[in-house]
Formats: sequence, structure tokens, C-alpha cells
Amino acid sequence: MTASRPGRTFIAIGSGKGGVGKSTLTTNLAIALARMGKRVGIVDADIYGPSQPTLLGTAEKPHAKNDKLVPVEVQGVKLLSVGQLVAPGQALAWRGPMASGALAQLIEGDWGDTEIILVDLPPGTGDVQLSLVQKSRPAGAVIVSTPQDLSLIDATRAVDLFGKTSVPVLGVIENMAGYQCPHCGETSDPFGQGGAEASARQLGVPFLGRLPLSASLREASDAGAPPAAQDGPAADAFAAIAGRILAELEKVSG
Ligand SMILES: Nc1ncnc2c1ncn2[C@@H]1O[C@H](COP(=O)(O)OP(=O)(O)OP(=O)(O)O)[C@@H](O)[C@H]1O
Repeated sequence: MTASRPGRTFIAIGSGKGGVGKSTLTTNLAIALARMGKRVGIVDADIYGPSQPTLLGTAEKPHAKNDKLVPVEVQGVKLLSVGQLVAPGQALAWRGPMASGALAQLIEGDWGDTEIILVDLPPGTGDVQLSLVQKSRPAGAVIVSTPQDLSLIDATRAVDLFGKTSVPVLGVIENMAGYQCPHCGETSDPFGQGGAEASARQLGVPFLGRLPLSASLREASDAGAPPAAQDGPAADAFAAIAGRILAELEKVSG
């Protein structure tokens, strides 16, 4: 069920709870992988809040060719998103078969020579996530968590979900870890720090790295200008995490 399609690797990006930065990280990791020379696509399957078109700064709609959706090309990556198929706000009303049908169209789009497709899953560990994982048959999963306890408990559930579907967990990324005040320079930890790394160790899955809570990351994301596409410490951090994901992928598929 979970074997990847030949020549194309799906990687599921999941989180146990919403708002932890899963979509932001998906965009930036896709761009980082593309800058490393990979042909990369994103499936934005987040029916509760499809944000990839905003994060990548595109309002273009995909067209259909031979009954398949042709992804939009933007910032060096290909994109098919639930958000491209419905008017803003409508995605929330999707239920069961309607959501499954639309999500299958995204996964089975005309991806051409794309090598790696990151699937931005809806937050949580329910039926929608389960059927999506079964449909896209990812080669591995990456879990995003903030460092605080509640998020970590949910991240543990996400690890469990992938375990049940026999999808190897490539690792955990800790997001919003530590905040450096842009005015006084003092670093504070609104959500604690290191919790996700400790949990990953406990669960026996790799720790892929951490990203600080950063106003500039949020501003750039809202403006559709992903920092991974620019030069600087944020781009370096995304590149390092993307490299670790590739290394873990090699281990599980080799
Ligand atoms: N490291 C960070 N520093 C500052 N803001 C961040 C960071 N990561 C994400 N954000 C912001 O947090 C908000 C939620 O991020 P995002 O939409 O990526 O989360 P999500 O887990 O995909 O949420 P959803 O539950 O909607 O799927 C966004 O406004 C985003 O810009």
C-alpha cells in the first residue's frame, strides 16, 4: 500500500495539531530541495486551510489536460492545491467523499518529470489524513511540532498514525523554538525549546532540526516571498533540514 510510485517520491508533511507551521515549512523545504537540484512539487491537501497559493504568492489556477490537472509552476516548484479548486472559504465545507475525490485529483495530477512531491496534510490524525496517506503512498513522513507539551502529545499521535500505515517517519522538525527580540536582542522561549528533540529521541525517530519563531519569516510568508528562495540564515536553515530529509529518505528507500 505504501510503496512509492516508480520514479516519483511522495513525502507527507504532517502535524498532530494546527497552526504549528506545517504549511510554511512545506513551502520552504520544497524550495530548498529545488535549489539543491531536485524537481519538486507540492500537493496542498490541507482542506481546512489551504495556504500554499498564498505562501508561494500565486493566484493562478491549474488547467486540465487529458482529464488530469496540470500543476502551476511557481518559484521553481510545481503546485496543486485545494485552494486552487475552490473560492476562498469554501474548502471548509468539504466532507468525506467530496474531499477524497478532490484530493485524489491533486495526487494523480499531471506531474511530468517531478521527482519529489511534498504533501501538505491537514493537521490532525483522523480519517481524512489516514485515507490521504493511503492514497499518496508516501515513501516517508516528516512531522512538524512546536516545543510545548500539548503539541508534542499530538505529534506523538502523528508518529503513531504513520506507524500504523507503515510509512517510515523521516523525522521531526521543531518550529517556533525560541524568539530573539528584534529590538533588544534578548532571546526568550515562548513555547520552550528542545521539547521536540527530546520527544523524537524518546520515540526513536530522527530529529531534523529547529527553526526559531521569527517575525521576518511570518512577514515573508504572508507576502508570498519564502525565505528559502533568498539568501541568509533562514535559507541556510531550510537547506540543512532539506539535506537531512534527503539523507533519511535514502536510508529508508535504500
Ligand atoms: N517559525 C515561525 N516564526 C514565525 N511565524 C511562523 C513560523 N512558522 C509559522 N509561522 C506563522 O504561523 C502561522 C501558522 O503557520 P502555518 O499556516 O504554516 O501552520 P500550519 O501548521 O500549516 O497550520 P494549519 O493548521 O492551518 O494547517 C502563519 O501565520 C505562519 O506565518
